[in-house]
Amino acid sequence: MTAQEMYDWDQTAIQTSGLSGTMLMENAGRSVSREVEKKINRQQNVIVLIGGGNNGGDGYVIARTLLNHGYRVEAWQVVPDEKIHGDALTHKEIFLQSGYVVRHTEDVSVLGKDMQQADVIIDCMLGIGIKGKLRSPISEVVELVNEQNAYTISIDIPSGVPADEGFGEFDAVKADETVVIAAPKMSAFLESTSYYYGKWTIVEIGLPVKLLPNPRRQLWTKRDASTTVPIRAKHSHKGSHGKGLVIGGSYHMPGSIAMTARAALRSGIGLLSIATPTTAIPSVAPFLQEATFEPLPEEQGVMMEIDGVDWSKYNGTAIGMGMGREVNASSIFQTLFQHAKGPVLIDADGLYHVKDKLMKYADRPDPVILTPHPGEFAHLIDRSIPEVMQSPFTLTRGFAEKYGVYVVLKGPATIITSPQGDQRVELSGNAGLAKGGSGDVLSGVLLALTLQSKSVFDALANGCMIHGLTAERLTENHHSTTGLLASDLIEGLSETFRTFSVSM
Ligand SMILES: NC(=O)C1=CN([C@@H]2O[C@H](COP(=O)(O)OP(=O)(O)OC[C@H]3O[C@@H](n4cnc5c(N)ncnc54)[C@H](OP(=O)(O)O)[C@@H]3O)[C@@H](O)[C@H]2O)[C@@H](O)CC1
Ligand SMILES: [K+]
Repeated sequence: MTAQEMYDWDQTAIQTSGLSGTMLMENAGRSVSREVEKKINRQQNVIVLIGGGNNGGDGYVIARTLLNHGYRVEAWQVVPDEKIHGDALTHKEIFLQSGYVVRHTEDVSVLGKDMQQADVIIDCMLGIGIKGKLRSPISEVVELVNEQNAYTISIDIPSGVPADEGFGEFDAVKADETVVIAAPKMSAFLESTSYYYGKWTIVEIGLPVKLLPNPRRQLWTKRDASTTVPIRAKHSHKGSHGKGLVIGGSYHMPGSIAMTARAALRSGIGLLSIATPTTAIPSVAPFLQEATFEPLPEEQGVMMEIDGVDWSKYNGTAIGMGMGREVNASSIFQTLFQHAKGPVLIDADGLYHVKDKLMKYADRPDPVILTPHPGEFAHLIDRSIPEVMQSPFTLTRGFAEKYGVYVVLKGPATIITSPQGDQRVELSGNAGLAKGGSGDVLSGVLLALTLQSKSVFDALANGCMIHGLTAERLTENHHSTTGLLASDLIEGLSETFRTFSVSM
């Protein structure tokens, strides 16, 4: 969610349901404390850092709850008294009237000495209300926190990190972990900001779910996948699981299309054919006993046209992997969009070629799916990679709606956007995937699932999850993130599908 969506939810809840701001703050502080207590013990010195807004208000509830439960806690208010008002002031008063002491000083070095004795720092200085660059004294305190060895737990957001996307430079607490209130904010998913969160968990604070504003953004979970990953019916035949065509490859680059094709087969596609230059077939075929071929005319090992393909045989196509940049792209994509039936997935070199051509195909009745990494997406929209990384939600939504396509923006947090602008975030995977070939594997998984699922949107989210979970499982067992190869991933898919009880 964005900060504004959080405020709207909060306000609607207060105006409609009878819940008050102080009740929600009490709930937030107590839910957070329950989570924090799993990580700390009563011998440790805990410091709670309290700022001037409602994030600080949460801090007063957390400090009181932990003290009531017998923990060793010091509550440090890091802003002057006149900054504390509203619900936060109410909870400060409850804290004081419970017999507890608030510490504050104008001199940050006094706090610094105290912090050196701390085993745990709980950061409640700034939440979603942060604006602009950090101001003194919080800027100094943030610096101090980052110098300590103490285990740092931030509440809602690491203080200093903006809640939303679109921000450039900032200073912030580098948390070991973050306990997020009610719903994750956009910055938990961006590469430049997610690092500050450490590991994060979400706590529920009693906001009425029925009053939730619809942000049209959703975190895709295993529970979502378990009800939507296609189950193979007992009496199905190969035709019921899709007849896919993969177009790509060249004499010099036969590997990527072989990986896409093999991943599609390992993901349950019924039949698969490969359209590739004739001279590439001998290199591709040994990996794919189950596939058939559409040999393409070529020049110097690169495909020239795809006119000879028998389109009636296929109900879904993936194009781009290893096809090269020197092909006659206008003619190839013209033919493709004129004749291909069912979903068309475009990846790798295909994305390079399709730039500026998409408007022409915007009214295609069947789905078009683009699967760029940030560099490819930046090229598609004529922006820089940092710009894409800073505002991936807005930029992919705008693009998907404009061209009527699905976009799968790949990364540690993969963002999947539908042509209507609905978005899903998928977080599985690890650094083992940051290698050549893993994108080719993903394309194969996505093509196969798209042809077996009722919903393209579900298929894309599930495909990303299965791809990522496979990397996680393989690196837990035999492999390392260093040594994991894209081809290992393909062979690992089968076992991941088992965990979704797909009766293949
Ligand atoms: N339903 C919910 O969502 C619920 C949300 N809850 C909690 O409320 C939090 C949001 O609270 P919020 O709106 O009061 O904002 P918050 O993050 O405390 O920041 C405001 C303070 O920061 C200061 N400040 C700003 N910029 C600054 C800067 N650059 N450098 C230095 N200071 C700066 C600003 O100072 P001022 O500008 O006023 O001088 C003001 O004092 C949310 O994250 C969650 O924890 C729960 O309690 C319950 C339900
Ligand atoms: K915080």
